[in-house]
Amino acid sequence: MAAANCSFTCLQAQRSWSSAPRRCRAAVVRCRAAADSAAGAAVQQAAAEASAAWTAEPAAAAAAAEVDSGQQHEDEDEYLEMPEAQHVILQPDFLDVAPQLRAHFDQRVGNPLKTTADRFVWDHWHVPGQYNLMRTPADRFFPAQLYDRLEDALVEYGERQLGCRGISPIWLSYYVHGHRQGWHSDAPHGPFAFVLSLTRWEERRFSGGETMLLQPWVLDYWWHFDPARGTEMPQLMTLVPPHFNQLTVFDGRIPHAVQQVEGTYDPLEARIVLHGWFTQPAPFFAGSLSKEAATPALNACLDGLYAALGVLPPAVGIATVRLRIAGGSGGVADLQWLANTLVARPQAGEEPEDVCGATLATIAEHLLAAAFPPSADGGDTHITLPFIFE
Ligand SMILES: O=C(O)CCC(=O)C(=O)O
Ligand SMILES: [Fe+2]
Repeated sequence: MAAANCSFTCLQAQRSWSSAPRRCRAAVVRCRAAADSAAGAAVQQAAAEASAAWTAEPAAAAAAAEVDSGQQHEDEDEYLEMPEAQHVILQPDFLDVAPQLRAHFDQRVGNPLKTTADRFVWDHWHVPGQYNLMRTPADRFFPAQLYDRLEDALVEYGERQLGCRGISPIWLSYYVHGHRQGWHSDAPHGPFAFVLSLTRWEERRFSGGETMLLQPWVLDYWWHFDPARGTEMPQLMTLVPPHFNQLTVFDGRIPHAVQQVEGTYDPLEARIVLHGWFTQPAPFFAGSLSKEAATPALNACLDGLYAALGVLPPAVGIATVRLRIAGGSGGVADLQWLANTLVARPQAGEEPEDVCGATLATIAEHLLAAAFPPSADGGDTHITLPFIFE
């Protein structure tokens, strides 16, 4: 299921944090809200309204940078605007065969009086105080053709939108009365977790079943502590309802849980989800330049970039950008942020937004200056590039 490894030197920035932080001025790149699409305007407005961008439709996870038209900005106050971290991305109507997957579940689980072998595939996963649900490997539950459609769609999404070349084995789980996942985080599994829902959410007869994530400010609780303010569930956590065929992609480092389901014992009425992790962050190439043709120019650019990142204060997370390389000139015609979960480490001692902004700006600045060879057929190339900070 996982794609082959890429021959890149390294996309893991090697960093030493001894030097003073560097601030990035807007002399080279300027940022605008997501490119030319109708969604772009909505994104821009949403970005202006949201003080902390926490959940996002896929388009809202993107912002694009363009090469400054030569005008030099001497004003010291003019710094780059970079996209805020997005720890949850929602992708509605993800998979065309979701209804068939659900129909297969219904057919296989539906008749409780049937005793054929295909019914006996479920593990009651019970870790006291932590997990309580029914699960089975999806590749053994669904017919191969249907399963392949699911896996292909997830792998393609990971490659193009997140810069992840692989996925973990996919679980199929259902939750009836009393089932839940307690609070946990999944940092080692991969940079992003996913949940694709087969739940008939609008028609449900149970309560609970939402994915719950701690709000970012809770993770920095004492920095924001206000003795005059009380907090309750809505301030402490984000609830993501698993609408049918919605792909929820989230930063698995964030403590999260599944709200206990109450009100049905019937698997056909259950919360039903396919879930796993996007893995193996690595560059992905599409278009006229082959990976081999583009790699030397990219590596040359990355050498300078890593040196520049090495003197910035520390951040952790992943930032994924997509470059459009103009076929004729080999120049970078467009840079689009696809995903960004960067968080400043507290020991950075700087304003968190400044730390993450400087990191993103440095990436953009170097990538926009990269010089690729022109393509043989004159066509453009798209490169999806994940940067991991640990
Ligand atoms: O089902 C969900 O909403 C979350 C699943 C999850 O967190 C996990 O499987 O680790
Ligand atoms: Fe999880």
